[in-house]
Amino acid sequence: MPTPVPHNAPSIDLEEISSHWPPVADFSNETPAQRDERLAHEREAKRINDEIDAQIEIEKSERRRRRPDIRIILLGQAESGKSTILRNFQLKYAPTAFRAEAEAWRAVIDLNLVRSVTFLLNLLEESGPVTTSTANAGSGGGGGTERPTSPSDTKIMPLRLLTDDLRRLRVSLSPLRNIEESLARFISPDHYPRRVGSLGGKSGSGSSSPSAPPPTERAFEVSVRSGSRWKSLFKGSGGGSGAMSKARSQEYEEVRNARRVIEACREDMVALWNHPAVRAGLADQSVSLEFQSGFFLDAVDRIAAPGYEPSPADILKARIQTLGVEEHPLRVETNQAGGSLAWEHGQLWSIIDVGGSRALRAAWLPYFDDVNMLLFIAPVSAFNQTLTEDRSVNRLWDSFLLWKSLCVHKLLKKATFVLLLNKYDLLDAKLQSGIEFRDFVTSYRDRPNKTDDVLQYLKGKFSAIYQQDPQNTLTLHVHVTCATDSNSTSIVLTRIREVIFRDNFKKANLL
Ligand SMILES: Nc1nc2c(ncn2[C@@H]2O[C@H](COP(=O)(O)OP(=O)(O)OP(=O)(O)O)[C@@H](O)[C@H]2O)c(=O)[nH]1
Ligand SMILES: [Mg+2]
Repeated sequence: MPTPVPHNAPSIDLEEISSHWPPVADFSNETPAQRDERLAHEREAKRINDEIDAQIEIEKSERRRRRPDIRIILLGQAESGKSTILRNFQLKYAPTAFRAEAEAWRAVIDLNLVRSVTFLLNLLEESGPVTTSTANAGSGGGGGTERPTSPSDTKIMPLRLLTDDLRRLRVSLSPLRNIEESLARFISPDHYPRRVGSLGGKSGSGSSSPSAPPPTERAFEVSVRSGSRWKSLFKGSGGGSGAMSKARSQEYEEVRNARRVIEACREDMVALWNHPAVRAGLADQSVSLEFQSGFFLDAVDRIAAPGYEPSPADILKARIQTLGVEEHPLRVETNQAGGSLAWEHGQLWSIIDVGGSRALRAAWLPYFDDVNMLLFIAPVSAFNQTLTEDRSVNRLWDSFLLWKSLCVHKLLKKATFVLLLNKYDLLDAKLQSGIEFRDFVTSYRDRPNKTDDVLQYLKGKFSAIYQQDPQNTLTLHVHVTCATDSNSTSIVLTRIREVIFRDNFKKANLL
């Protein structure tokens, strides 16, 4: 049973949602100087807007040239599950392409695992509180955090008494700190430039102090940029160095070394995770790694075994943050198990995946106007969490505001809206562990603290917002999902595919 998460996110009142958007401006008390300044800002904003419009036009005509049959955009806040839903689409409709990427995903899973272990190693430090991140702990993954104690990080109190076996584990697992760096640099070279004196192919040799915490300037989240080549780097990399630059093949070699170190540390990682003092230390500080993205410690024995191949379920659980906007072409494969319909064989879909944190949302706009379907992913388990980018904002509240802004967006009026109430498994685990939904959503009042009731309530609130705009004449489709479960998600994707089919034929006046 997962440990309860502390009650720290600000509470919200969903009855108020209508009055918060759009904001009403009041200029009545403005001085002439303030007015001039505002108008100058508005002129500058208009200039930027015009530039963006011109750029949108260029991108639009470029996209028209290579137009896919169906365009689907995945939207939602960071860590809501957009990329995981994308991977479900790939697994179901283009399984061969999905399987071909397994080796690349192993590096991400290794990184997620190693980050959890280095987080635990911080509990074994003897020099006082360690600044780290709870989101870091499970994931390298943090659109949200469970227990913010300061704007950007969390202090973890090391254990007070270290037994000899824990001291030994601290030493034996210390090479993993370097491994973490190699893997992060390989997956995201833009974010983790090679540092002077770094491993240079000798991963695990412990060239830096064994107990040194990871450099503080590093972001805890590993990210991939749009157009990033990280997956393709694994293709053909085993065969020879011809296709790869010398620097990249050296990094590839580091990843292989990293794998060897992980395999060598397997038993000690199991021992650390199962150590009663470590579990007690986490529980004392109400840290629930099980709720974190990219949590693989419970499967460490399997994942660190020699010859490990990631399963589809592992790939769906892996966490890597998306930066910017990525367009993923998906050629629907024929004759697969579960069979595609004849009409869609060989169809080209374009699935647009975006980075969801607030600073990245402005980049979504150019992709709005010719999408057939908008899939909005709302993580329903986030009711007691805050945004990483603004710790004063409840994540569920942010989801509602975002949804509201999309429901009234004029460029999206022709798109079919599908709402996925995602992460219901985590919602269920939180409610079962005794966390009260009403403590965070005051408008929920005295309804039962049961998963089905909460989902029904949220569905009603989201649907009401969609229906508030009279221009939203198309049906809103709502599904409850657990995107890490490919079987249940597959059923939802079949329904979504039927909607695409119907809407497409309707538009072509065939139905
Ligand atoms: N338990 C659980 N985990 C989920 C579910 N959906 C997604 N996740 C996990 O949540 C983490 C974040 O998911 P992503 O798909 O990376 O989130 P995202 O919306 O793409 O985030 P950004 O790229 O930062 O915008 C991953 O580790 C997923 O495996 C779910 O329904 N249940
Ligand atoms: Mg993503």
